[in-house]
Formats: sequence, C-alpha cells, structure tokens
Amino acid sequence: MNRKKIVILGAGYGGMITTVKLQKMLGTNDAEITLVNKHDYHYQTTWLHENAAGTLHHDRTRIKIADVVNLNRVNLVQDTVVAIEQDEKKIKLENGELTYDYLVVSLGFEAATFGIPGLLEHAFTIGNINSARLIRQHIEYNFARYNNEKEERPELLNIVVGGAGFTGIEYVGELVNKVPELCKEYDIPREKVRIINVEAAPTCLPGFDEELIEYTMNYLESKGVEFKLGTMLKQVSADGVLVEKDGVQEEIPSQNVVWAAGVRGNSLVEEAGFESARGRITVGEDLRAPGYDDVFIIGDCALVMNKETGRPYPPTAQIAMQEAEVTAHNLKTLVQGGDKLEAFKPDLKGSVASLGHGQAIGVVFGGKKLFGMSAVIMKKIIDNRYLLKLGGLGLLLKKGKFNIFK
Ligand SMILES: Cc1cc2nc3c(=O)[nH]c(=O)nc-3n(C[C@H](O)[C@H](O)[C@H](O)COP(=O)(O)OP(=O)(O)OC[C@H]3O[C@@H](n4cnc5c(N)ncnc54)[C@H](O)[C@@H]3O)c2cc1C
Repeated sequence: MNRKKIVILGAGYGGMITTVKLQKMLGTNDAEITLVNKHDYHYQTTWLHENAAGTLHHDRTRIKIADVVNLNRVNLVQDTVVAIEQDEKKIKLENGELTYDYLVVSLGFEAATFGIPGLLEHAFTIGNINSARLIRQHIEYNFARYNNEKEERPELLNIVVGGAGFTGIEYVGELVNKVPELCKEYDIPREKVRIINVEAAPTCLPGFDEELIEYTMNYLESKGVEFKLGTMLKQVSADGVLVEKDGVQEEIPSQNVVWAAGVRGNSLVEEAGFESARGRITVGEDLRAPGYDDVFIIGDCALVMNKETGRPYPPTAQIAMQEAEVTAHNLKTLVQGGDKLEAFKPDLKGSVASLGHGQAIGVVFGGKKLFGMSAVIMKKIIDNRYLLKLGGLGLLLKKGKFNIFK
C-alpha cells in the first residue's frame, strides 16, 4: 500500500480547516496526514487584540488542537519549522525532520517593520498568544510603576499604537475599555493617560467606507483617543517615538508602543527559495506554488490577485479558511489519482471591525453598512460561525461569544 504523506505546516485558520476537512474526506488508506505546529493549541488570531488589551483572557482564544482534530487519524507534531527544503521534499524541524509527498504551507504572518529604526527592538507587535500577553502585562506593569516614581513620567502612561488599519483600530477600541479599569486599579486619573493612534494615510481604516470611518473616529475620539493621521512614524527608542507630519517632527514619550501597521508572510517561505514578495507567494488558481505541483500555499503566506481591481486580496482569516477548503478538496483529488483541480474563487462576505464593548462597524452582503449594535451582533455571528465550523456545537458552547455588551 502506497499511502501518500500529506504534511500541513501551521495550525492557524488555514492549517486547521485543511486538517479537519481532510480527516473527514480521506480514508486511512488514502493518506497519512501530519499537522506541524509550534504549540499544542490553535489560537484565533482575530481575537488577539482583545488579549493584548486584557479585555479577554487568552485561554478563551486558544483551543487545544486535540479537542478538534482526531489524533487517531492525524499525526500532530508539536515542533517549530526551521526550514522547508522543497527540492528534497523535506521539512527541517527544531527537533527532527519530516518528508512529504504533498505539503500545505499555512505558517501565517509576521510584522512588517519597513526598516523603521528602533521598531523591532522597542515596539511590541500583536502576533500570537505570547506576544499579546506580553503587551497586556507590560502596560499594566507601567501603570503599576507610575505612582511609585519620584518624578512625573508620562512615558509610562502614554500608549502609542502605530497603524489605524483593521488591527490598530480594533486594538484601540479595546484600550478605551481597558484604560479606565487600569486607572481605577492603580489610582491614576484617566486624563493622565493618552492613547495615541498614528497613521500615515490621511484617514483611519484606509479604503473603508467614509461614513463608517467618520463613525469610528467620532466614537473613539469621544473616548479620548488622539488620532495623528497623515503622520509617519520615523523612529522608536526605549523612551518614545519620533513622528513627522508635513515636515514637522514631534517626539512623543512612551514606553508602550504597539506596532499594528503592517504584516508580511512568514519569512520561512522566502528562505525556502519560493519566489515571493514580502513573504507572500503569488499562487496559481489551484493554490499551488508556481513550479511546485506538490506544494500548496494558503492564508497569509499566499498572494491571490483580484482580477477586477488588479490588486491582491488583503490577507484575512476569511480568505485563509476558503483557501483551506479548496486545498483539502484538491489534495483529495490528487491522492486519489485525479488531476482536475478546483480553482480558488474568493467569496468575500464583508468585513466587520470591533471597536470594544458594544461597538463595531462593518460592511456585509455586498455593501450593507452596519454600525453599533447591529455590527456587534454580526461580529459575534462571524466569530461563532467559525467555532461551529471548526469543532461543532461543543466547541461553540465552550468558546463562543454570546454577550453582546462585552
Ligand atoms: C488583531 C488581529 C485582528 C484580525 N481581525 C481579522 C478579522 O476580523 N477578520 C479577518 O478575516 N481577518 C482578521 N485578521 C487577519 C487574520 O487573523 C489572518 O489573516 C489569519 O490569521 C491568517 O491565517 P493563517 O492560517 O495564514 O495564519 P495564522 O492564523 O496566523 O496561523 C499560523 C500558525 O502557524 C504557526 N507557526 C508559525 N510559524 C511556525 C513555525 N516556524 N513552526 C511551527 N508553527 C508555526 C503559528 O503558531 C500559528 O498557529 C486579524 C489579524 C490580527 C492580528
């Protein structure tokens, strides 16, 4: 019996959906399925801004892989991928090596720092469970320090968020709920704390609907957020940031700098020698890497062009999951000896950004705008729908979001 070896790298949205689909679609005799991930849990990246603010405990965000993947059917290898050697069909891990017949690369994203001096060393990024926990604890520690210092030290209380795109705005939305709690906890007057959102584009949520942008800014400003739009982050140091608008520079003291302004594909993809732009590979219609019929690239490591706009689709969980479904289908075809592969066609259902407790905005169903509570409800539906898809009713009841005011 010649069972094909399918190896899936990364248990994010793309890797998890590929795995749970394949375990249902393929018989034991069809293929040996291996899932490799750094941890024994999957986390919902789309909730990490809440963990980073401290408005949601990280245990709500992580899901034990064994709770949704059938380990009698799938080999789970908890290890870190260090290299993909596609010419030898080999994966180098920190603690071993794997070979494959078919590979799925779903290793997600890394922060793009655009060469800004000091950013890598002094700013935090919301990238995984542990980096989110670090941000939460770091900010709380600085609040705890504040009243124990002899001198006034505003850098302990100023929070600078770089980027007012989706992630930056969602994080700032959580901070406006968390900061008053921290102030109460550590005897700090709320007016001493600044939440400053720096964005190079002339608006927040660049590319989004204007009415929704206005709603977002009005709401967040009413909660004390200072927007610095059309402003470039030039430098980050241990004690603050240097920003520039219209040629005028300003220093903002801060030991709480969170960079949420750019992502790129996992650098392992570049190092493997695939042709990529910022770690993202322009994949074929069937989601295979050009020139490699045995390698599928999905999620934030893949780049799919939108033929209508001539621009790539933005990397989202929504797209990663849809790509995973097509990949599972195509792998089934290949291991069963077929060659007619399905083409990936994104079915964009819209996007909804949360703005903290009881607030959100979004566009769904081909253009319907949502504000406030209707957007909050839609966001919960999207989050809960994913849990249902991944692990059925049991997972939904365990991890779902049902309180529309939190
Ligand atoms: C705060 C935030 C909010 C977001 N909100 C939304 C939203 O509302 N809607 C939306 O559609 N998208 C949203 N996104 C984008 C979305 O989260 C990503 O597009 C999505 O996570 C990509 O899925 P993926 O499967 O490619 O990778 P990921 O979900 O990032 O998973 C990658 C996996 O690979 C593992 N891994 C990485 N490197 C290694 C290694 N070397 N060895 C072993 N394992 C490794 C990681 O541990 C992880 O489990 C948001 C992103 C952020 C950061």
